[in-house]
Parts: sequence; C-alpha cells; structure tokens
Amino acid sequence: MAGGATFSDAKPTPILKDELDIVIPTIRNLDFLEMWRPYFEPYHLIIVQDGDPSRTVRVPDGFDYELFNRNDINRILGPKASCISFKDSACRCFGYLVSKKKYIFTIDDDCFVAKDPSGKEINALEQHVKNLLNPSTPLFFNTLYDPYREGADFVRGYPFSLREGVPTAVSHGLWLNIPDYDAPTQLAKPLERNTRFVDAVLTIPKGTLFPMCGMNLAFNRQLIGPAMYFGLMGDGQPIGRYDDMWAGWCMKVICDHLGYGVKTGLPYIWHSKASNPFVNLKKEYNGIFWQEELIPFFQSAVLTKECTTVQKCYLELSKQVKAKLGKIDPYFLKLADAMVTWVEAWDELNGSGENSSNLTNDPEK
Ligand SMILES: O=c1ccn([C@@H]2O[C@H](COP(=O)(O)OP(=O)(O)O[C@H]3O[C@@H](CO)[C@H](O)[C@H]3O)[C@@H](O)[C@H]2O)c(=O)[nH]1
Ligand SMILES: [Mn+2]
Repeated sequence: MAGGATFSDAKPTPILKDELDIVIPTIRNLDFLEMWRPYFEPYHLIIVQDGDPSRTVRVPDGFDYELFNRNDINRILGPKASCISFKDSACRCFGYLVSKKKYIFTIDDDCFVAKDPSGKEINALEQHVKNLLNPSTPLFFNTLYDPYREGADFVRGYPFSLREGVPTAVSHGLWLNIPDYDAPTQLAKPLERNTRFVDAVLTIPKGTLFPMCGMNLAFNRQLIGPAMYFGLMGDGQPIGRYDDMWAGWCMKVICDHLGYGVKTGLPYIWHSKASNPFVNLKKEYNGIFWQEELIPFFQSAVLTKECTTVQKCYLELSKQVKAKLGKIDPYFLKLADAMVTWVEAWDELNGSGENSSNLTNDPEK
C-alpha cells in the first residue's frame, strides 16, 4: 500500500498515569508487586506501613513509591494522627489523605492478578478506571447491567431522561479464591473458595447500602475523598474489620445525597490468604451485633440541602453518630470525634473543598 500508515512502537501511556495513586497498607514485604509489575509499575505507589515503624518493608526495585510508617503519620498529622488506626488495615486511609491525585486504587498485599475464564490475566486497575470514567445509573436499574460497556446499552423502557447517568465515585472490585467472608461464615465454611467469575458491573441503586470491602477498591478522590475515612479500628479499639464497612456506609449515604454513583463487580483479584477466623471473630464480634443497629441508622440518615460538600455531609453524619449511636457504646462517641478530626486533617492537607459542590457532572472533568 503506497504511503502505508506507519505505527510508532511507542507503548500507549497507561491510562490516568499521572492522575492515580495506588495505596497499599502493609505489615509484610511487598513481593506481591512482582506479579502486578506490568500493570502497576507506571503508577505512583503510596505504601502505608502499619505496626512497628522500625521494621524495613522490602519493595521490589523499579517502583515509584512513597512509604509512610507510624512515625511519619505522627510527624505529618501531629495530634490529628489519633484518627488513623494502628495495627489494622484501616491505616490505609492515611494514603488517601496525603495523595495529591484525582483517583485512588487501594489493594491488599495478599491480592494477586486473577485470570478470567478464558485464562487471560485481569488488569484490575484498567477495569476500575473504566468503571470510574463511565457514569453510574443509581436512579433506575438497567437489567442488562452496565449500559456504557461495549456491546451493551440501555434496555427498552429505560427513561431517556436518565441515560446520561451520574458521576461514578467508587468502583468496588471482587475476589476469586478467598472470598471476603466474616469470621462465623469462615468458620462454618473453611474450605469454601469463590470460583465464580461473574462478568458484570452493577450500579448499586440509590438508597441501598452495601458491605464495602477495602481490598480491591478504587474511587474518585476529588469527588468523594473526604468521605473515605476508614473508621478507628485495631489497637485500643473494641472492634476490627469494620473499617471499610464504616467507610462504605458513610460514603454511600453521601453519594446518594450528592448524586454520585457506586459500582460493584468487575474487576476480580485473586485473594490468596485466609486470615485466621478465630482472630477475626475476636475483631468482628462487636461489629456483628452492632451492625444490626448501625444499618438502620444509615438507612434513615438524612442530610439537609445545606450539606453541599462532602465535608459538610461528613460532619453532619458525625453529629448524628454522636447523637444517636453513643447509646450503643461509648466507642461511637470516640468514632464521631475521629470523623471530625479526619475532616480537619483532610482540609489541612488538601483544602476545604468549598468548591467541590460545583464539580461538573462530566466524569472526565
Ligand atoms: O494490622 C494489620 C493487618 C493487616 N494489614 C494489611 O492490610 C491488608 C489486609 O490484611 P490481611 O489480608 O491479612 O487481612 P484480611 O483478613 O484478608 O482482611 C482484609 O481484607 C478485607 C477484609 O476481608 C480488608 O481489606 C482487610 O480487613 C494487607 O495488605 C496487610 O498487610 C495492616 O496494614 N495492618
Ligand atoms: Mn487478605
């Protein structure tokens, strides 16, 4: 062909390369990154080292990262460090605080690259970005799942007035192999593994809460960052393994109020490690019965029209936590205060977000 097209052999720039940070909480070495290298190497990592700050975390060569241990958290936040959990994966939210990027992907260090039924490796980061850059449909359920996906669309009867969708704030990925079961379920079904790959992304309808798991999660930090506080857990706290749940409930109430969407489904990661169910039972047991009162609280939480920014919504929620949940346990009074401290720390490091209510509805902007 005369003058045939020429193709440079330059690799395409990884999507959102300079707009996304990968946040990893860890008490281990990070050899797991070797498997993720093709997907993560172009991105900046924020490693939050939990536990003993004098321990050295081994990070494979070639990654661009910042590492923060407890000494760094205390140095950067001063007294406000009290809102960041110690000896619990909830510490990861410090990474959201110090990031300067528009998007966050957080992943646990026992999560590996999964394969789809065809045997192809799943680029979890790429799928999360697709989920975040495409709108959500929380106001009317599309029975053919994600209408913005290649080869799908809105089905007959779907109102055209709603087909623009709303900006997506959170993309909640799932897990093959070890599913995110609570301790009682883990104890009852120790050998159960999740082998079911469901090729779907769903928007969680407005007004519906869900159990958000933090091990394979991405979000638009600019839209919803101040709400992604992983509640006080671990050392000195009467509850554990409910940090991500707490964040998910607060976040969803605020997304519903501000008109943002939350998706769940693809991408899958391979969760390799079943943590000890007996240890988990000790951590979770308060949460297992407290949640029977927490869920109705969030289901009935009302945010007024004065709540025009995420911070204002979050501070209003913390007031309601203090007023209505303190009777369950004094822990919730401490948690309500920690929620305020988190917003203060967020505003100190990132500005008050007064203009965040003027965010465009264009998920690209
Ligand atoms: O004290 C700690 C314990 C762990 N980490 C880091 O946090 C993640 C998760 O740790 P792990 O995989 O051991 O914990 P899981 O029982 O699988 O639970 C996690 O998965 C979700 C719930 O199922 C939720 O994300 C976690 O609770 C790893 O990166 C550890 O290194 C920590 O920082 N501090
Ligand atoms: Mn795990």
